[in-house]
Amino acid sequence: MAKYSIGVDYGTQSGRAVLVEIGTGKEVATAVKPYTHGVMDEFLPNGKTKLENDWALQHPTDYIEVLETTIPDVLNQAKISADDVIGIGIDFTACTVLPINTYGTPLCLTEEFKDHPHSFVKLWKHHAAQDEANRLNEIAEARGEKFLQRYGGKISSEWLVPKLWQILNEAPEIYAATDQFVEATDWVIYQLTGDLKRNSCTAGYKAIWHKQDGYPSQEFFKALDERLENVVEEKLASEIVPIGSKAGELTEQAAKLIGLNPGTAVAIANVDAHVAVPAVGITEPGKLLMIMGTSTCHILLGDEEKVVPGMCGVVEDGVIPGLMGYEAGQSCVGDHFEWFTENCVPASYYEEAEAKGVNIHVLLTEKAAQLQVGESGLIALDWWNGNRSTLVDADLTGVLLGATLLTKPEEIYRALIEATAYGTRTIVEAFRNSGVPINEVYACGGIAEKNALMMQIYSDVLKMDIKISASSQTPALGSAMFGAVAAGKERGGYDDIKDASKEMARLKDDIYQPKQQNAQIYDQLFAEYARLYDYFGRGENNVMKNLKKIKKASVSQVKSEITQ
Ligand SMILES: Nc1ncnc2c1ncn2[C@@H]1O[C@H](COP(=O)(O)OP(=O)(O)O)[C@@H](O)[C@H]1O
Ligand SMILES: O=C(CO)[C@@H](O)[C@@H](O)COP(=O)(O)O
Repeated sequence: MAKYSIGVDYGTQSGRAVLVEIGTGKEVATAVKPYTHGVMDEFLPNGKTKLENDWALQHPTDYIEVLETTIPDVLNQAKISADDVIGIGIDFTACTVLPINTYGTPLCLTEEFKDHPHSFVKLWKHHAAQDEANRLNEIAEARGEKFLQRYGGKISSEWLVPKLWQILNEAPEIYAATDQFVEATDWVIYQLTGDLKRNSCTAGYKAIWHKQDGYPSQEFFKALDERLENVVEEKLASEIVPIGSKAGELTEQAAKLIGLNPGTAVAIANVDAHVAVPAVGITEPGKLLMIMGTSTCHILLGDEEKVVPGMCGVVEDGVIPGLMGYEAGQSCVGDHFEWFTENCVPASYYEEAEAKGVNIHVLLTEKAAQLQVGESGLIALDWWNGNRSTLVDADLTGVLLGATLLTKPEEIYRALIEATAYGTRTIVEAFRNSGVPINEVYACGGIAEKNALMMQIYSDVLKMDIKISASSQTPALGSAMFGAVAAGKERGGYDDIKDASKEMARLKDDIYQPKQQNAQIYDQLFAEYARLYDYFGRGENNVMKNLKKIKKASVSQVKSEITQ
């Protein structure tokens, strides 16, 4: 009798559950639930409280709704009894964090703080803690803190400590009312098992925790801000558990809510990018996985802990137990194209897409595919949402160079695709130059699945073959695999994630291979990209920072005029 595991993947816009057959990795049923509140970047749900620039919030009840709706849905679709589901695992965007009280209740769900922006979930792409991140980096560097090297030299404003410090600075009352500041992924597992445990992946990559050294010292936190001296004991105290472990079992209450049996094994929480690695069959060093969607994460395994300038981090057991897991990323990839289609594409293109029965991305991609490499004369810097790797600076902004009166939307669309490919090549070169080998490239995620031109361009720019995941829900498949590991071999699952990966991971047969002629022209274009990258990104000038300062000053002037 076949046994099943459920993986739930919490993305930026929606959550999805996949019911997977253990032993084959066959995805039997999938259900998606867009978040009721979406990404809140302008107003709170009350419709009145306006959010400042660079904010991005989510609502925690949306996460529970995903479980309540998608799990009964997949069981129904597949006509499978809850008795045959032996495990569940989840993965999340990260660092996506929220303040909770002693009862585990998110502060945004309390009467007292329901209209306070700082009480909500801060989504990974909430970039408003850049000032705190800058200050943290200056102080850590001045003190010679050795943890900085493990994070490529900089802590990102997307991560936990800058976000928590921003709360302390702007809303000390919320900080005081916070019993624990937790990753959303850990909070959801807490709702399922009744126990709050932190996973080693987000603790390591996002909260400056190290397997041997623990969190940074009290002295360091005190040097940041006297009030942070005891932040670890006061706000981050819960146990840290390695990924690949069992978090616990479904409580009666949670089981009833989501339609599974009480006692079903629950895996320790995980992150969307990292969990995808075993789902494409990667369990050894040298193979880079690009998880390509709203943003792109690059995950790579290694034998040793090496320092790579500008990477997001290296964490022991962060991806596969027993190995070093390296992470780098680009904070805007799909988002970049979405911005373009929503703001810059003329109505005639939408009419043409409608007449052809395709969406606007498909139309623009078809037109862009007709162009020769270099034909448009355009080049772009892919920093529409800052630069995550290798510059680690959310204040950097986008550039499009070479536009003329003849420039067409598809040319810009292609230049934006190419810019993201050059950004990935910059990351690949940073790893290689630091002695971390990359011999193979794999891709998964919405874009790897939907955009063949883009994958061909990446192959040409990287001059490497690219293998594609056979799953359209790779992170969810990875989570289901971890769910099967949590259940254990005795209950029909697996002893460890490597065994699960051997049986359940799948790749497509077709591989993207570089076209030599294109690759040669891309070498020239990449050289120009690299010059622009250094010019705007490495302090040769401050034009982007200056523009940001002028913008901030002008926004606060408008605000004070309104309040006067
Ligand atoms: N054909 C396409 N080509 C390129 N980008 C696309 C295409 N279709 C959608 N996108 C972009 O991909 C992103 C969604 O990626 P997806 O992997 O589905 O979601 P998520 O990152 O939330 O998991 C959106 O930002 C959207 O603009
Ligand atoms: O940063 C990470 C993981 O470390 C991602 O969760 C974040 O980029 C969001 O990913 P998506 O683009 O929503 O797939």
